[in-house]
Amino acid sequence: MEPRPVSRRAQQPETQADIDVRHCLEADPPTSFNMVAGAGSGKTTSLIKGLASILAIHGERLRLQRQRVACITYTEIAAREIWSEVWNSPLIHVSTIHSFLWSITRGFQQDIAAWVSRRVDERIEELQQNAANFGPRVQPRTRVKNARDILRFEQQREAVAKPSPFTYGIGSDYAKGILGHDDIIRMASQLLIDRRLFRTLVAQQYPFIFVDESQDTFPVIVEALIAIQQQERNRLCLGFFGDPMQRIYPTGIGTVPEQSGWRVIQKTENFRSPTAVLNLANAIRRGGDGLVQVGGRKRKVGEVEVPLVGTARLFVLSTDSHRNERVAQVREWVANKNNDEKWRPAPNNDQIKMLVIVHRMAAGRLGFGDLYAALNDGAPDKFKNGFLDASAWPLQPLVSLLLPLAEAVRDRRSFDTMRLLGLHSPLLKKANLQGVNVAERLNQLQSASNEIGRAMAPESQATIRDVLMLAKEGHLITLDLRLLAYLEDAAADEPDVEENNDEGGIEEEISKEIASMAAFLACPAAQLRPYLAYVNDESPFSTQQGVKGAEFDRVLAVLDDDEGTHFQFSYEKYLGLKEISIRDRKSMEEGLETSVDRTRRLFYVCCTRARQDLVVILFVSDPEAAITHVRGLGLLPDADILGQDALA
Ligand SMILES: Nc1ncnc2c1ncn2[C@@H]1O[C@H](COP(=O)(O)OP(=O)(O)OP(=O)(O)O)[C@@H](O)[C@H]1O
Repeated sequence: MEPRPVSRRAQQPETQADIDVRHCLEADPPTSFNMVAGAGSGKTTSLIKGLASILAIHGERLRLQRQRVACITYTEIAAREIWSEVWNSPLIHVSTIHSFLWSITRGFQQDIAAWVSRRVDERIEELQQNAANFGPRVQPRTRVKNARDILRFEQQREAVAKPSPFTYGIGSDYAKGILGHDDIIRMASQLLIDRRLFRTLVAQQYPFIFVDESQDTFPVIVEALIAIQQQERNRLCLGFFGDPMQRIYPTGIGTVPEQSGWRVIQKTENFRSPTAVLNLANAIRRGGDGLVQVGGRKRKVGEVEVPLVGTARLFVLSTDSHRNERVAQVREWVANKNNDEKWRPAPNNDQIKMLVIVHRMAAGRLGFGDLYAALNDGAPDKFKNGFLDASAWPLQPLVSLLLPLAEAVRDRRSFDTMRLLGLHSPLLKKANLQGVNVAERLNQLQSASNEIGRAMAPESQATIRDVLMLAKEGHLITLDLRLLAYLEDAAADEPDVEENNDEGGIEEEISKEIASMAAFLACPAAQLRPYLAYVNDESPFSTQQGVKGAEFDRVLAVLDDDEGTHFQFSYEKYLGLKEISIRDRKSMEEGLETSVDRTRRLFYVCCTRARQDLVVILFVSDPEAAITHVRGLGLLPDADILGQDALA
């Protein structure tokens, strides 16, 4: 018998959508569905209730047939949270998409080896194609890098011919039998789309698959899951939960395409937002998909539930060197106006969640200015995007292993040190331990780890290159081939012969990557800690991208395009205060999304985090004109759009 649920979410009152999900799950065969609903509508709550329903309806059968329910989340943190809310049931496998895909493919080593060998050929072909297409203005270093990459992959080709068990690691090095994050997505989706038997096996193992935050799921993964369901209609029930308006990452699908025989489940309620914020959220969506939510957060007066009104205000202030003082003035103003002490700064216990867009000012203030510049200024889009959530491949070994290892060593947490080494060091892999004096090996790794601890200490002068070289020489981790290429090829670090070249096309992409990597490897390693604290929401600021799924009583969102070099988002363009770019105009003509669409979604996610009070501060060069213009947009009542004069 399953223990009784103690989940907070599972105990929320049932909504019509929860009943609809249950009907889907009770049907014979169960009906696949797509739940689409706005922020704070309780999608995650419905997902948890859905999992509980599966256990109640099908638990016994699943146990007898040794089957499980798969629930795919966007982050590890979300996975842990959801699993704890379904009382850690062994029948439910909650994991990120990468872990899920690896769990279903890892047993198929021959297929993996065949895929890897095809992939190596594909990469060589791509690189050769690039070389053939290089124009006359290509930089010598771009050519050199390309030639060396071809050589490297040719060496890989020879090595992968020898069969070895493949594992899944941070970076990819096929010759050492390691696949990286990108490989898992490509390989698993291909196996699922191409191989009938593979689809059958997945459906047999997991007759129910739920996907949370479906809007940010890779399109190939959605396609692969749909392919399983179409083939195994009687055996697999798929459930997507998402909100296209909350898509943050450019790699997400947004809207899951409608399928015949599936049920679309909508939830019009909102349980999180006070009335003032709900009105703003609906107004933001008017410019997008027009979805309207009703209800809002309630509070109890005696036995009666009444709407919580809350506050939502926009301050439009001048972009100058006094921004910090202005933010402080706004907080003081709100503290007085709302008669709420919590709006006043409290250094160690700040009750305000401050949301900022990743930008140079925050980076400078928090001490990772060089790292920001390296992966943003003139960097390839993939680095700029991957900087937002630390997923860019150059950052991966540092944030996943080396920084946590350095901290564990410095804090003398030997259990954590050993756990991290056990997970990542090739020297501790079973195959490499035969006939070895284990105590000596552990000593060797401990001293290499100590060096990392020193090199990454806050006062250290070591660069990221120094740290990665130490990790490589100490065999602490198998580094991704792309990273190895930059560590080994000093030539690629040399500056361009002429700056501001306009090579165009693929040459330009490679050239950008080379320049960006040179700057990245030269960054002080000590900047990684404050950067990670920022991305992980440990600093007083949170990124507007990183707060998806979370909620806070008091939210202060700072909209500040000045110095923001991220082409993806522009509040001034979104609010119509600035002309859209040629790039955006072209996207519009081609029916593609623009920075206006992306910023609208980011703004929506930000504002809808507030459970009680929301303050938005918009910094612009001409606040007076901006106030007049923004009042015309109907996002907020005029009286709640304020300028500097209100603060006087
Ligand atoms: N049926 C319900 N009755 C009362 N409160 C609810 C109900 N469902 C959810 N809530 C509350 O509403 C808030 C939002 O719920 P949840 O996080 O599940 O929403 P969501 O749709 O996943 O949000 P988002 O899309 O913004 O991440 C939570 O505080 C949750 O406890």
